[in-house]
This record gives sequence, structure tokens and C-alpha cells, in this order.
Amino acid sequence: MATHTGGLIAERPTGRAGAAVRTTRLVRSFGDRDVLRELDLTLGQGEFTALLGRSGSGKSTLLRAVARLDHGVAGSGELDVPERVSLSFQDSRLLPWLRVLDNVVLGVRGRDAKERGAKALAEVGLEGRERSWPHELSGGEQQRAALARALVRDPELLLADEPFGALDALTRIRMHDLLRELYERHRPAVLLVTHDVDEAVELADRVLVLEDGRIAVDLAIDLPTPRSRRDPRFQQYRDTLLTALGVDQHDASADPVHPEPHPADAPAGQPHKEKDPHDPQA
Ligand SMILES: Nc1ncnc2c1ncn2[C@@H]1O[C@H](COP(=O)(O)OP(=O)(O)OP(=O)(O)O)[C@@H](O)[C@H]1O
Repeated sequence: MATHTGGLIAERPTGRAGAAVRTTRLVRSFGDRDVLRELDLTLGQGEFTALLGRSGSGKSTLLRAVARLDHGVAGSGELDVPERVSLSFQDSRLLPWLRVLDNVVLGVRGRDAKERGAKALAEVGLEGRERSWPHELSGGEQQRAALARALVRDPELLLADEPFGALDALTRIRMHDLLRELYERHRPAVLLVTHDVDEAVELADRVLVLEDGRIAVDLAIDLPTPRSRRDPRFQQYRDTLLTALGVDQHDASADPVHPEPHPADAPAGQPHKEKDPHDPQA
């Protein structure tokens, strides 16, 4: 057991039985404010989980704690995480002075690193762009390269903080398909922080809502993939989560923080949201 630098969180990277991540009574405080309050969370190996919550509820704080990036903040509890963790953020964080392939394999050991990097780039649809500079890639392509960089490390756990938040709606849909496809092929555990309820229901098999420093909702999404946003069951999950987030569903988009209609929600000539006759609130 190792001690988390600068805090009181005890890390136990071994001895996980069926769980990729386990936090026990995790506390994170900034000044006298507890953002995470004795939070218990277990993520199964190979499980795709999305984390929702109002702005400022502590989603990024939890993700940073799980990523072991959070040093120097008062905290306590136990944190049990795997060795190989990859991270992905809204900003692709590619280094501008390195070519795309060199970015992908930065820090990767082994003689075959470049070969593996090129394979990962091909998997995300960037074959032939190995020698491009990051600024020569579009925003979506930069996020693809970031996914390749995550993938090449063969992660047991992928932590993604709003990775598609800066992309336009159509590119975001393509990235959803790609992420789910990569997940099904490689099966890391995934913790995806998002503001977008539809994104959560479309991609994850389990959706958590963080509120008052704890997991307030833990919802299994029992729908086959690929998922249609027009499936009434999809809309029921969506409504359940919007209610949990305290969003007025009659005038809300699926993104309570960035209200923007999703093109997949409203095909030409159809309303943005069909009412569910089984939903008493509809
Ligand atoms: N380094 C820090 N110092 C002081 N306060 C912080 C720090 N990091 C986060 N906080 C505070 O902790 C709270 C939770 O922040 P966090 O970024 O985790 O929320 P979030 O749910 O990810 O929000 P958003 O959805 O807006 O990105 C906020 O009130 C924030 O101001």
C-alpha cells in the first residue's frame, strides 16, 4: 500500500477482485469545502461507466483523484486503481512540436513502439497521418490521435473528461461510434465524464450521477448497442437522468450545461423530443 503524495489517500494497486477501480470513503476538500464526501465507488473490469452531475459537482475532481493526478489537496479514504491508466481530455493535449506518431508513442517503451503507434493510428482512422503535425489535423482528428495515444498503452482503465465537448455535433456522433467500437474491441474499464445525458446513455452501460459529493444515482443501461436515440427505452433512461439532474424536461436539451439540440434527436420534420406515453411527466 502506498501513500498518496500530499494527502491521506491510501492507494492499493493490487488485490482487485473483478473491480478496475474501488474508492472507499474518498474525501476531497478544497479549503473547508468537501467536494467529495466519503465517496464509495466500484467500477468493474471492462465496464463502461459515464459520470454525470451538475457543473461544479466534482466530476473532474473525482476523475483526477482516480487518475492519481490530484496531489496536494486534503483528502482521505482508499483508492484502488490498476497500473495501466490512460487519460483523455477535451483538449487533445498533443504536443505541437512533435509529429502525430511521436505524440502517440511519447513515453511508450519497447522497440515496437512506433509500429504499435502506427497500428493505433490506423485503428482510429488516421492511417497515413503519422508524420503530420498536430496543427494540420482537424479538431476531430486531434481527438482521434488522442484516442490512439490512450489505446497504444493498452489501458486497463480509460479515464475521459469531456473528450468530445469541444467538437461539433456531427463530429461528436462519429467519435461516439469510434469510442464504442474501440471499447468493444479492447474492453478497458471506461469512466467518461460528460455533461451530455444522451452521450451517457448512448455509450455507457452504467450511468452515475454525482451530487453533494456522493454517487446519488447508479443506473444500469440495459440496451443493446448501437443504440438509437429514438428508441422509447432510450428516452426513458434519458428522462430518468434529466429528472435526477433536476432539469425541466419540457424545455431542456440533453445537455443541461451546454443546451444545444442534438441533430440525432431531431431528424428533419420531427420534434426535438417525442413524449413517452408511459412517462407521467411527459
Ligand atoms: N484546485 C482547486 N482549488 C480550489 N477549488 C477547486 C479546485 N479544483 C476544483 N475546485 C472546486 O471543486 C468543485 C468541483 O469542481 P470540478 O471541476 O470537479 O466540478 P465538475 O463537476 O467537473 O464541474 P464542470 O461540470 O463545470 O466541469 C468546484 O466548486 C471547484 O471550484
